[in-house]
Amino acid sequence: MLELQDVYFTIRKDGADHNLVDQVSLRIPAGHFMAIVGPSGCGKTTLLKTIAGLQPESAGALLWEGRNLATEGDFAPSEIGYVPQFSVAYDPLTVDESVEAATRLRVRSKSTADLDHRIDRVLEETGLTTISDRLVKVLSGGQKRRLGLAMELVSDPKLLLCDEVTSGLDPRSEREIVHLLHDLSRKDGRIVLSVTHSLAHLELYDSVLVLHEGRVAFHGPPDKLNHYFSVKDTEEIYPQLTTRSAESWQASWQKHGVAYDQMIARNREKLIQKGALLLPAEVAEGEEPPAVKEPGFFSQFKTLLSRRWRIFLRDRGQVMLQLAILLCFPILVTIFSDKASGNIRKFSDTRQSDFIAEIQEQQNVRADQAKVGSAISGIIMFQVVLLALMGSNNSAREIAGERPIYEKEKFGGLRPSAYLASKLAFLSCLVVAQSLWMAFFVNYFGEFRGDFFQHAIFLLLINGAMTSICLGISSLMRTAEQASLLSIYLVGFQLPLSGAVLALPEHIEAFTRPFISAYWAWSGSVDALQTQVHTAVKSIIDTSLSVKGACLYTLAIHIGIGVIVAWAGARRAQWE
Ligand SMILES: Nc1ncnc2c1ncn2[C@@H]1O[C@H](COP(=O)(O)OP(=O)(O)OP(=O)(O)O)[C@@H](O)[C@H]1O
Repeated sequence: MLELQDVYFTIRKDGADHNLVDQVSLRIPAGHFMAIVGPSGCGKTTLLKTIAGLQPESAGALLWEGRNLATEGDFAPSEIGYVPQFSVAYDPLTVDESVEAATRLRVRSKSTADLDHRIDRVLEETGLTTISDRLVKVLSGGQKRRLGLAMELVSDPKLLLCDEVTSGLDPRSEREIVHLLHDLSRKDGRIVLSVTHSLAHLELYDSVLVLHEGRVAFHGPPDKLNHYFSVKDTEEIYPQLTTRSAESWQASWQKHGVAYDQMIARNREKLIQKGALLLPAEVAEGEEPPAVKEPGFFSQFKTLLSRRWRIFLRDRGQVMLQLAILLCFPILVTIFSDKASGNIRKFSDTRQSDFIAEIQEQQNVRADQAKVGSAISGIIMFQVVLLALMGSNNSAREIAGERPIYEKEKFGGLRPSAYLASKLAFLSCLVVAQSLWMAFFVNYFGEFRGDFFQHAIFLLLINGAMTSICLGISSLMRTAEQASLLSIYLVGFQLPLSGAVLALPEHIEAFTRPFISAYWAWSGSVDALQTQVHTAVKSIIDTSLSVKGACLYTLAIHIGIGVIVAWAGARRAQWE
């Protein structure tokens, strides 16, 4: 039994309180199928989200099986299913893979056979068995809705909330989906609440709730709707609603509500007697079905990581882009490697015989230092900036691009820690491949004149730092576009603020330096150069260099900050 007792959801707007859900009271027994209808903007979705706990009630109480959800424990993720308006499946996966991932993320299966059995049962129940190997991206609207339902049914929820699952469908698909929802409510005592715009097929529901400006205007059997609203056709109900104020409709329903509740109860008794409505006691012969256990951290991590790789490898455009970047960026750098391999003449140990020869020698040495030093510094900075760009490309869209699906999965019991760990594991592979390939490729065509290992570590760190920071940005932004834009700006500022090209004014440098990852990676790599080359680089820059240890620690801190921000962003609820 789901019970709503004078539930309100209030927002503050222009200094005043607005009730989007206004004193809604309902008692919905097990196995009930209810439609929530009303004109656009009347608060249907808000009510559904309030029941789901996504927008907790401002006043009143919600009780589930007699338990107050606010004070005695919220729904367990497996108890409730929420099918939102948007698609919750990834386009490159098949129907079967999507349902399998949903099952692995929500349910701890005893064995592979148990898992397969659950997946097959859900596919069968939603009529998806024959198209189980089809890719999500080629499914029709109706099939996508079925898939959304299937992915919720994997945990056998006792309460299924559906938000506009029939909108935009052709009449036949709409009828099929309403029939499916109806059938889902007939077994196991599952309550199905369906928000819908459509007033078609209302006869399939046990009751219809009509909302008007957040208030209940009617809740009763569907065949009493026209009589209650004094209309001949159901289509006339919405225009009829506008003839009176929401307060007046609410007052009217409060007067007649008890009689309509009794009608609903009588209809229910008849259904039970006919055997058309099976309740859990009859299904399980008085025994409680075993509770669905949630999978552990590692199980969710493994599922997410393998799904991420599968999605990546199936997205040919993404793979080609990554390969193009991986191959072309180092080639760009090697174009300049000739200039960096030039000889730097040394000052001779003995004094020159004449003053002019000594000046000439000094000029030669300085010319060599300028030529080779600027080429080497430039090549290092070029590598650093390209890897920073790769880092931002790796992660800027990683969370923001799939936020609605992630929020939905979090609602279904996905641990943010498992999600973030899977992202870090996936991105680490890209970072290692990109950075080491860049380091070795460039080194092959123009050997690094110093400690190559140290240089490679700094290339890894700059890519890691930028990937991590952009992942943090991705977890905070509302859209992938916002996250990409901000990440690109962040990379764009790295070169001018690093001081590698032009020294910054001291007062600006002191403020910006700690934040510019490119500076620390460049400085750490320059520190790895042989003494003579190091001197040559120092001779052409005005910016002070930092020691290896400071560079290492600062970049490690940047990576850490990115991960912490990503963690905070991933934990934060961000429903539309
Ligand atoms: N968190 C919120 N803050 C401010 N306004 C909100 C919030 N949530 C919903 N609203 C507003 O409350 C009203 C009801 O929104 P809701 O989405 O519940 O309506 P609906 O009946 O589902 O509409 P539709 O049928 O068009 O989907 C709308 O005007 C919406 O803009």
